[in-house]
Amino acid sequence: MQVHTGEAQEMEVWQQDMAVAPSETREIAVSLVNCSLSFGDVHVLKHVSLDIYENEFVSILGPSGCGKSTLLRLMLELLAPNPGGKVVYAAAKPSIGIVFQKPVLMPWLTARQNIELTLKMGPNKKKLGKQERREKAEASLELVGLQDFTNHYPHQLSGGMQQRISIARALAADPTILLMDEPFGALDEFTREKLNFELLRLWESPTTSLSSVVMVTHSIQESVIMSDRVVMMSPRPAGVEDILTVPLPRPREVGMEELPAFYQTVKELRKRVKHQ
Ligand SMILES: Nc1ncnc2c1ncn2[C@@H]1O[C@H](COP(=O)(O)OP(=O)(O)OP(=O)(O)O)[C@@H](O)[C@H]1O
Repeated sequence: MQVHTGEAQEMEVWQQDMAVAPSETREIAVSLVNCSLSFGDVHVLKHVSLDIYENEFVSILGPSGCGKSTLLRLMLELLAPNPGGKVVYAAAKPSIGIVFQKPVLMPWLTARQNIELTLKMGPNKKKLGKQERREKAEASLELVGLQDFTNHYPHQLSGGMQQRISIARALAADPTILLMDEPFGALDEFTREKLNFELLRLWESPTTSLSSVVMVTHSIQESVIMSDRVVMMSPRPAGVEDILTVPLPRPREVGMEELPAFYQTVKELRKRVKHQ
């Protein structure tokens, strides 16, 4: 175990992955094993190994351009690692949802139709009839509190509401794994905090099938308040520099930012960022 201690009263929060989540107590949902990746001469990822467990929320932090989005694209199997690396899902057919920084909604479709379109084009297209797609779209809009806006077009909705639609769209296909690439980065601070807690409630709720969430973020505070573990990437070519376990209880609540455990963890992360 690698432990970085700070001032006397600070908690020992830096630990190696295996020490944090022993395999006998938690099931792995997906493993990245020795993943390296280059775009031509640009070496982006170098020997990345990382286990994501079931029922955990993991944030990825790292310098701009180090390869965080590339890591998510590897997990989505949109990119393949260099020979010698692999991405292994525990499930034979993993159900994965994705949320990007920008909602990417079709402007000529209503909120409901945007979700129906994804269900029509996605892996469920053969399974769901028109009525089922409609019901699923409406149910997922209700999950994110937009049941009164099903027939609104994107331009009639605020940025936060549009991002809620993209979360609803990801949830409509009942994913067990949710990958998020700076999902709240384009929102104002107030909306961002609101959506942080809304997302946590959805993740914890038995009404969704969500188990593991991996979120790329630039916000240290956001990573701490939301996550069980924070993965710190090194500069490019990026590897996993450190993994931090967040010593805050669940469920996370508004106001936990006032706890010593919160600001000590933020402080420790800031220190690590400065050293990069
Ligand atoms: N399709 C591509 N072709 C060539 N280079 C790429 C491609 N996609 C990403 N890159 C390069 O890979 C590196 C990592 O990009 P990536 O978007 O993964 O970084 P990031 O950590 O998510 O960045 P940011 O924090 O700024 O969003 C960058 O140098 C980028 O220019």
